[in-house]
Amino acid sequence: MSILQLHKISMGYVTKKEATLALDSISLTVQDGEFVSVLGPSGCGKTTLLSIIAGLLSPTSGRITLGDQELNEKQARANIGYMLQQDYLFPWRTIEDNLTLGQKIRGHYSTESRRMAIDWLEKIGLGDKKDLFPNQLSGGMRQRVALVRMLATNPTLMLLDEPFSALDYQTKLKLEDLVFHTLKSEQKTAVLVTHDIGEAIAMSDRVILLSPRPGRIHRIFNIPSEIAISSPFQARAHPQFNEQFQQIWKEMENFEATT
Ligand SMILES: Nc1ncnc2c1ncn2[C@@H]1O[C@H](COP(=O)(O)OP(=O)(O)OP(=O)(O)O)[C@@H](O)[C@H]1O
Repeated sequence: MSILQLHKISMGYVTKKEATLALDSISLTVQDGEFVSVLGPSGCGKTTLLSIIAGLLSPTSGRITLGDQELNEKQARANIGYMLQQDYLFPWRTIEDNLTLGQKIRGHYSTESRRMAIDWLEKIGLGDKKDLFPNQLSGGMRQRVALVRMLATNPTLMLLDEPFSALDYQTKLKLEDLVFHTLKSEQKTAVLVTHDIGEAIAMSDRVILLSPRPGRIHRIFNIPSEIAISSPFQARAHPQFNEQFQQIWKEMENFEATT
């Protein structure tokens, strides 16, 4: 069953100085429970695409459906969760208050949803941190809280915009595993934007490669399910991982040669 459908999404930005076509006619269907990554050269429109799916930006043309409904701002707020490079936790609120605030903003707050947020904190090993403030946690812990904040609103679709890129390498690999296992066990649907080819292969069912700006779908790679069967960390040791990596790398090198 499809969860998200993009129909010919184009996006142009107009400033006083210039007009920029960021995305050109992107059509894509994401299935329920699928993990899709979007890769592409810098400036090809990856974040623009995610912001459009999130309902934060209106495309210049094209349509988006979430489930069987046309996407609008209200529906996006209620059904779509985010995890970004920065955690945007409020420094003056405790971890628990940050989590319940996320639920309140999305209209999901109840005693039961609060319990669910605390349960999630416990599951990811931060149950004893709920009364602390964000500056008392490490960067990796804060991103784990951001993961819980996203899960605690029980969204239909999760959007991940480079959520691991500000972390040190070891923390990044551990967090990739945690996010992967959590989303798989909950059968969540996710779209990840990343610059990291390895991360995209290790975590995804499909990798969407965008062309240099204006971003168009250049190629879609179906990642063999056996690569990431155990964990993104283990996936990197799989012989087919390297094959996929080389293929995507070559395509991206060709972009550089033609721009
Ligand atoms: N608000 C804006 N106004 C004008 N141009 C914009 C705006 N936001 C993005 N752009 C332009 O649109 C293009 C796509 O930007 P976007 O940030 O979506 O790309 P990206 O692929 O996410 O880039 P990166 O990989 O470097 O993060 C770029 O040329 C960028 O300069």
